[in-house]
Amino acid sequence: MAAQEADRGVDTIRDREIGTEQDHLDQVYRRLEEKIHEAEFLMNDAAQRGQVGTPGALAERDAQVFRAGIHLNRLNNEYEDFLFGRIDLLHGKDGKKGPDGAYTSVEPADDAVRPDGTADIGETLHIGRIGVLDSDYAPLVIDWRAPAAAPFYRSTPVEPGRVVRRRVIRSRGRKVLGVEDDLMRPELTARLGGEDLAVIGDGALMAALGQARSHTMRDIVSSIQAEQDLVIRAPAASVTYVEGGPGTGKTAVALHRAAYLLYQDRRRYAGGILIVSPTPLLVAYTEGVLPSLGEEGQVAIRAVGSLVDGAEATAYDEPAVARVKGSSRMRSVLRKAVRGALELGDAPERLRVVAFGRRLELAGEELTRVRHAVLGGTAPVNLLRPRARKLLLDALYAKSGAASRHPGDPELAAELRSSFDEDVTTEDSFIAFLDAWWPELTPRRVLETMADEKRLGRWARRVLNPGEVRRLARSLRRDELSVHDVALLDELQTLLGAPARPRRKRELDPLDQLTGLEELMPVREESQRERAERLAQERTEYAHVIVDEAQDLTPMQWRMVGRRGRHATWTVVGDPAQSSWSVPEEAAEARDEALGTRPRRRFELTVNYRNPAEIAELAAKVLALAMPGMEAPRAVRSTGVEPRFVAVRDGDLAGAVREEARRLLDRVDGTVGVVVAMNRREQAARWLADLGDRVVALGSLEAKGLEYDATVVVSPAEIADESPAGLRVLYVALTRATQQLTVLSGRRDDPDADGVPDLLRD
Ligand SMILES: Nc1ncnc2c1ncn2[C@@H]1O[C@H](COP(=O)(O)OP(=O)(O)OP(=O)(O)O)[C@@H](O)[C@H]1O
Repeated sequence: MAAQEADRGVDTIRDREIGTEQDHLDQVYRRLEEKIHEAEFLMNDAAQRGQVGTPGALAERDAQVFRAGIHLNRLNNEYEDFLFGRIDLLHGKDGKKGPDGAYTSVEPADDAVRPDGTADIGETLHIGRIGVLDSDYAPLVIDWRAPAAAPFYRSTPVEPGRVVRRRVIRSRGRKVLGVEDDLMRPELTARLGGEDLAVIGDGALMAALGQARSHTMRDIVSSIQAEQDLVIRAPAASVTYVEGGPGTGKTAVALHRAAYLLYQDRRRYAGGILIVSPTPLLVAYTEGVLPSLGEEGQVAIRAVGSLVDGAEATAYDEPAVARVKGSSRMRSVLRKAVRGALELGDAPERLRVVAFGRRLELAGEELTRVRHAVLGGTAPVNLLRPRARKLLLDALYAKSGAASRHPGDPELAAELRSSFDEDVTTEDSFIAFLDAWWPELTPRRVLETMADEKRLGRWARRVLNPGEVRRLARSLRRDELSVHDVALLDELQTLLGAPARPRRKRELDPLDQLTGLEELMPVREESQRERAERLAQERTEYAHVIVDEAQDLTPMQWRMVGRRGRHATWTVVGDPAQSSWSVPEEAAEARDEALGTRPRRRFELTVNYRNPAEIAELAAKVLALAMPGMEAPRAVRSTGVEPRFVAVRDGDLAGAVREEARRLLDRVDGTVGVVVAMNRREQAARWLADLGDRVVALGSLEAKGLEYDATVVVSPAEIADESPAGLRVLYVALTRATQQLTVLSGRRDDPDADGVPDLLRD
């Protein structure tokens, strides 16, 4: 009875607090509506002025329409659920206010807390996805990336600063649904407007972590933790280098950092931010997060197999082939291949021209000598063509005997030579010869020529062993490009130089495209993805490069990514324990080359927000085998549900997988991932085809970075044996679930009586 009354008491306080936040939200919406009216007025006004047809008026109109459109677009996008936080702060040390209208002091004033432990709240700030000022320029909402919002994320009970209470507000549309509070200074009796500060709920983090997962990632703006916030707001001048185990929020932090950097220095990052992600699946999972953070498309999220325009590779090579293609040994093979490819095909054996009335011919040895002299230059091969042309002319001229005709008169000699050159170079036979003898090579063409084993063997002599040559040539005979081929194409592009194509049209200035109000629509409706893709096509280098799952990049991939950030600042996030690349030292060298000499700031993330303790504990057994001595991150919650083990003894693996997937679909609200060894992924997709779209089959390498409410890991031994880095790949597979995990074992796993496979026993 007493407990019920107490509950009711809490409910009334909760209702009152929700009411307070509702009042604030109402006020914010009124202000937003005013601003939308202002924007609409601007647009109408601009459109009317457009009827005056002078060039000056036109330009002015376009600029106004454009800005008003962006403004309106932004407000509409952010209309949903954009106010999410509040902090109540003590009076600050000085009375200075920043540009956002909030007091800037981080530390409380000396007399903020009275000797009897009471204190008054000196400032209350609401935090949201964009900043909103009221008509007197007082902050109604502070943008989450503004300096004044930092204490919302940074404050902890150990280092509270001025924050007394941090509140996360949940709202949908215009309605406040709930509040969750954390007290940062529980020892204080703080008063606000003459009343004690109320505390509701047990924190927003736990509420967020317990939610069901969907196929796209959510933003974490309302519950970023202090150690994560340090990374998100780290200064960009140096390389921000972040390591942390599975589920510590590396991907989430990387994405929020992109949004923060854009907010903080929009002009600088107009040059674009590139986020390199390991798989298209992870791109699809994460790319929805950024627009919800309020960005406008300066960010391109690309899978490592899609970094080269025109190539969209998703196929994986078998580990032994991947290992060759990823190795920096490929550099010298490709260098030889580029030169070798010039001599293939139907290169003519002789050059015949008529000049000064004489027949001239170059053939055999003579041509070989010219070719070697040209290749003595250091420029990319396609750019050596003018040099080839020049040296051919030299050789022909020498043959013509004309060189010795005017020994004493250099001017006349030069004239003679120039008319000789003109004679020869306008001849069709010369042009045709040059085209065939020094063809313009494309990266794809060179890669194709490497598919011939004999030829490749020549180019790879003393670099690759015969087994490697055979496997590499065989893999290149397939039509489909693999993820690792893309880095080779990029390297080849550099060795070849850009072919002399007509220059691309400059990107149209959005202002140029606008001619009236109606035409604002296409600009407004261009999605983040389309815009990012359009900009990315124009762009070869970026202002900031973020590498997710950096432990997986091969040396050749580091070179490819490095080329896109030669003048960039960097954020690199990864976990060595999850690396599927088997020669980490070689990759580290290539990485260091890509990152250059900029100073590095290292950060570590230590808390696992994804896996419940029961699953984290099981995964730690594999970590101990894969990376002895490496510490697993600490799990923050526990579900009481232990991982389940099922041994498939009758050989019906398909049946067992289906049954387990069905069972888990019944037990969780969100998604179920079934992780199998790479060579089973198509088979597994067929097994699960009719179970609906909440369940997905994944090859072990595709599971990188993703998460599901529940997972089925099929045959740990198969996954571990598939590659030299197999145990680390298994560690990835075992750390994907937010709630439940089933491990299915076959005979190869040697399960014990309880179905626990050999690899996961104590
Ligand atoms: N501060 C936070 N508040 C709420 N959820 C969080 C927070 N930090 C991380 N998460 C959640 O934890 C999960 C794991 O985050 P994320 O995928 O970024 O981890 P990761 O370190 O990249 O993991 P992995 O190395 O396994 O790919 C995500 O669902 C993410 O939304």
